[in-house]
Amino acid sequence: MPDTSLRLLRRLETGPRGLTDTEAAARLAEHGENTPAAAPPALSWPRRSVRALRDPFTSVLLTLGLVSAFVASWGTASVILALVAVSCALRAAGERRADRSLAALRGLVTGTATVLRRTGRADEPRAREVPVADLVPGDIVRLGPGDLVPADVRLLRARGLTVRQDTLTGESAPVAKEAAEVPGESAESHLCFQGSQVVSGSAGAVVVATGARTRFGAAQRVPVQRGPSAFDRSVHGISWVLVRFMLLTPPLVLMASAAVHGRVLQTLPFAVAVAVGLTPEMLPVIVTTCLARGASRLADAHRVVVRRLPALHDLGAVDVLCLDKTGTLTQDRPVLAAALGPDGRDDPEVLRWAAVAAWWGLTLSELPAPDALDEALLTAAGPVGEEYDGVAALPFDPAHRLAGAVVTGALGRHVLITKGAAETVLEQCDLTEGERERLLGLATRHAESGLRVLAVATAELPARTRPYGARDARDLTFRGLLTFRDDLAPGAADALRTLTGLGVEVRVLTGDHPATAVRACRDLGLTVGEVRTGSAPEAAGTPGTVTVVARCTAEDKARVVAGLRAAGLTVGFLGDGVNDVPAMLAADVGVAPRGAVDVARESADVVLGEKDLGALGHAVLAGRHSSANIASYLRVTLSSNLGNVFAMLAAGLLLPFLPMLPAQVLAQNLCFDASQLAFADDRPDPEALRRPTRLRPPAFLRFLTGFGLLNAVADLATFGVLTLAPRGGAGLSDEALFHSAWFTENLLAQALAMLLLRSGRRIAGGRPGPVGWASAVLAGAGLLLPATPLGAVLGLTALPADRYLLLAAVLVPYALALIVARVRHDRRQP
Ligand SMILES: Nc1ncnc2c1ncn2[C@@H]1O[C@H](COP(=O)(O)OP(=O)(O)OP(=O)(O)O)[C@@H](O)[C@H]1O
Ligand SMILES: [Mg+2]
Repeated sequence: MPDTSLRLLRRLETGPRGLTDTEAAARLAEHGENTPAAAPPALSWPRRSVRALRDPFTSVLLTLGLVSAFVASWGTASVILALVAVSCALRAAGERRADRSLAALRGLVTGTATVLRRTGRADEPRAREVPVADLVPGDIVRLGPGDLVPADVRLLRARGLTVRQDTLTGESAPVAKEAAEVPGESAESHLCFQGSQVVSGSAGAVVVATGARTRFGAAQRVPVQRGPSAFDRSVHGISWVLVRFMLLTPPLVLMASAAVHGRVLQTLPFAVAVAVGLTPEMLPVIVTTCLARGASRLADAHRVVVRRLPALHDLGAVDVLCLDKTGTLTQDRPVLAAALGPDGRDDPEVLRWAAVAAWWGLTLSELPAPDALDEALLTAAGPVGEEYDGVAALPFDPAHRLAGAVVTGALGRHVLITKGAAETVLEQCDLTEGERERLLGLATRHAESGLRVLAVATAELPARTRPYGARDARDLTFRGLLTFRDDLAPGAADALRTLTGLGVEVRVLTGDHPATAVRACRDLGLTVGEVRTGSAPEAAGTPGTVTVVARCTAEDKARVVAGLRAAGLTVGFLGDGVNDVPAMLAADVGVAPRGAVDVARESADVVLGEKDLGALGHAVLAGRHSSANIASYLRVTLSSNLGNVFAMLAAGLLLPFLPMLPAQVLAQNLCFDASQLAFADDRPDPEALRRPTRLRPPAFLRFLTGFGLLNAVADLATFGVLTLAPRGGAGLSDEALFHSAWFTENLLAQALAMLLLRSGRRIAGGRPGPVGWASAVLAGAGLLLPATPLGAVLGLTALPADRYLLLAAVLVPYALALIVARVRHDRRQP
């Protein structure tokens, strides 16, 4: 039988007045910090490296290593192992670096809790904000919309409380919770678990477990179910194409060799080496490094926290950015502008009624803090409410957009007050149709001047003890309208102009009145296109204009976002409130501004650290910068890899000996890999950053076939000239000469590809930059390595001068062909 709440409080040695500071400190020492399980401690080096082993390329490499060890090809096996080790270490280092520059901003994404504490035993309890880590069992906390439940708690009082617990159960619909004196045997509706998100209502609760002892603290959390984002679809798509491609190669090489020469076992190490050469094992490393560089630059220069690295790519790929109005485009610090009676003239009574409702709503539901509109009402009205007794609070109902309270009136009477969106309140009033139309028109006129509008209505009812609900709000007497001014967020106009300039379409999805939203957009200098409401949101959108969808509920916002994604667009969502969370999760990338509520920051992939929205443009550019570098790497690697497959297959068929020794293939691969790291530091052509950069697999595959074939032609031409060339000098075997010449040609061709296939239209010129230097080093290695002792170990030999001329005869036309193909390819791009 579960405890009654009184027994529970006694067992936890606490009471409704909360703990004293001394008690809390002692318990903190005893129970330890309440660090949520969602933020695991920084991974140690070995753990990170083991984690890095889990990507498909590394597993493929390891498998190939095992195959080589199995056929006792120890050299190949050890080079492969070295490759795996190097790529894991590089990757772990990249992630660690990004983590470190984010650690300083960690405070931006961790929240506080409202807790009742007393200075000493005799003092009055006061509600305070404390860091979530400082909570202890026995603490009395208050919960309101937008809060994350900070620990496992038992509800003592709750009003209209609904929480979303999808991080725990995967179930995303909000569930109702209530305080029960004697809860049922198995019921859990009186408990809230750490990590749940308060969607509506309010509660007072006692903390029963903290830290690792919370229900889900010890267990692995179910990650929030989100569909694959743009990044997942593109990079994973490309990776898997490659893995398949590469698994196919060794059997093909083997079969070709067996068919023509009848050697299978001798060819196996070579086939394995070719497969290794084809594995873009640096792909995960380069992707992570590019993203991590971008993220740490953003954190340092613009105080933007990227909580999920791939989100940076998605931000750069965003075609449509949806944002809410209140709290994002505006400051959400409304100030009362006017209180108007039904005749449209000033009437202070309206303000008094609304403030009474706000005061009792706040007091009876023990909200941690009033919402912005209630705060503005209470500030404008001064001390009110005490002249009545509060009977009931009607918590804010997000679906109908109203809130209210019931207070005692004349003897034996209760007064029910509601305030909320004009449409809904007028719907509940006892009015003629014509009168309703007139009042709606009045509300719209004020909204058109950019003001936020609330309608107020009351009803006198016979006193009763039965609880009040939404159904009691009908046949009300209309009292009037309240209008509020809400200043625009600093920098919002510039930020939006920048985004539009970057080719991002902007849409505003708001819970507010359409006219208020349209006016705010105009004041921000945006051209408003279509205006819709949440119940009929379909709109194609016109580039260059802002589409406004007003009167959206949280679900409407999510639906609009999902619709845009279904149409093939990459969608970002920027929002600050509880009503933005479902849309953030539905989007490819969710962004929260600085003042966002806890749950919004917790659900966002990217959190802005400054009030100014200007960082948004920088974040989008940083995303494009990283993506453009990843794209450069992919273009170069994929096309030269494809070229190599063709060449190796052809050589396997045509030559009486192996075209390259396994060790040589691997050494060449190591040189490629090392040089590709330079892409992480490349500065792409500004031209490439002007449009959303999404890595689209089909576009890559097209690029790859064209340029891969060109590369294969160059390789085949090399074979041609080498076979036709006069015999080498005394003591040089044909095989070693061939191997060395092809080795040099491959590295030089790769260096050319690095220079000429980068993202952006600039083909060369300017300062060399990291990629320029890396390709110079790569070319140098290709020219010099065969003549060194290391080259001799690999079975390479110095080339006679005429071979260089032959290689030049192949490579110069190859470079020219690359340039021509590149220019033509770019011209075909939109
Ligand atoms: N404290 C309140 N009391 C009564 N009505 C309210 C209160 N807060 C909001 N409303 C009404 O509910 C409407 C919708 O509020 P909601 O929080 O969904 O969106 P919003 O804050 O107006 O806009 P956005 O979605 O852009 O942040 C408001 O426009 C207002 O009419
Ligand atoms: Mg908002």
